[in-house]
Amino acid sequence: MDKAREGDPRSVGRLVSLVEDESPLLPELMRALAPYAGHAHVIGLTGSPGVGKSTSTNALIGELRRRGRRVAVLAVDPSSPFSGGALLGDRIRMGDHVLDPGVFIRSMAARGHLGGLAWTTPQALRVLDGAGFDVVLVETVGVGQSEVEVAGQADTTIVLLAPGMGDGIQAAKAGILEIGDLYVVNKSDRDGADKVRRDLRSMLGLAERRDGAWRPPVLKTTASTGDGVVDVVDAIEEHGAWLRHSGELQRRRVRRARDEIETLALTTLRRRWGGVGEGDRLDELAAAVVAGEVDPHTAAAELVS
Ligand SMILES: Nc1nc2c(ncn2[C@@H]2O[C@H](COP(=O)(O)OP(=O)(O)OP(=O)(O)O)[C@@H](O)[C@H]2O)c(=O)[nH]1
Repeated sequence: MDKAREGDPRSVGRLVSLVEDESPLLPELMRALAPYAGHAHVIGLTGSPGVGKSTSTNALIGELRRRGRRVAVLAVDPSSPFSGGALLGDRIRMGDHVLDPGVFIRSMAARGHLGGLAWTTPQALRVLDGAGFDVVLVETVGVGQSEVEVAGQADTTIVLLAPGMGDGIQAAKAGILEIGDLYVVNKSDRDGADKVRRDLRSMLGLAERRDGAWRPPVLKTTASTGDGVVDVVDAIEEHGAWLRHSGELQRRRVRRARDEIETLALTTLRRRWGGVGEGDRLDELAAAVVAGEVDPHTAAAELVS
């Protein structure tokens, strides 16, 4: 724990494993970490496969390190039952930052039975925050709901797009226009980047925004050369400052803590009624409701009593 606080990668890694394995030691660990909460700027990075998430992460780490920040990357794979294969984190690890003690990179599978992503990600973020990282980048492998979910766990959400992927339509479909604090059109060395940027700007322009609200910038990068990455990190820092002085940081974090407590409370309840899934008390009550022996209100009251 002390070594993890100093950022020792092996110690931090072991603590993340406790989360991943749903260890019974977790409540104790979380108690020990509680006083250190709230330091890290949590950045969610999301985008369709192939837009350049790992390349961008690599470039972002580089720029953040130049600014003296300690950086952790948590690559969450909600689709895979176990970590392995060429997960995002592994690919980044193969990059430029392997030997840098100011960088910690970890892939995490949401393999547990307790509720996957919603259960594990916030606690892994607490570990990395408690370990004193200045910036924690969270990314998902996979698309759709999980991306929106991860965005909900971040202070700042970056949506990555690229030309030639029908991104305008994709963006609208995936509800991505609501979740981004920053939009980055990567692969701007390719044809069509300016069009993606224009389309996105006009779609975002249609959204109503209150006075003093954050207006998400739409930036351009070529992650493979590092072009534009300085502007992205500038925008991240501007958004961080806006979050703090607008009070939105507090609102977002309270909302997250609420979700976290609720998830843990539900887990506790589920454990109490005898586990999750077939043959538990819930199953028995459900059968009784179907048979007309009891009504659902009474069954629910019995379950939580
Ligand atoms: N031309 C060009 N290619 C890029 C750029 N950024 C990334 N690429 C390439 O795009 C491909 C995909 O990049 P990755 O970083 O692996 O993409 P990813 O989004 O992490 O991929 P998934 O994990 O599958 O979602 C790789 O071949 C990169 O070299 C860029 O700015 N310009």
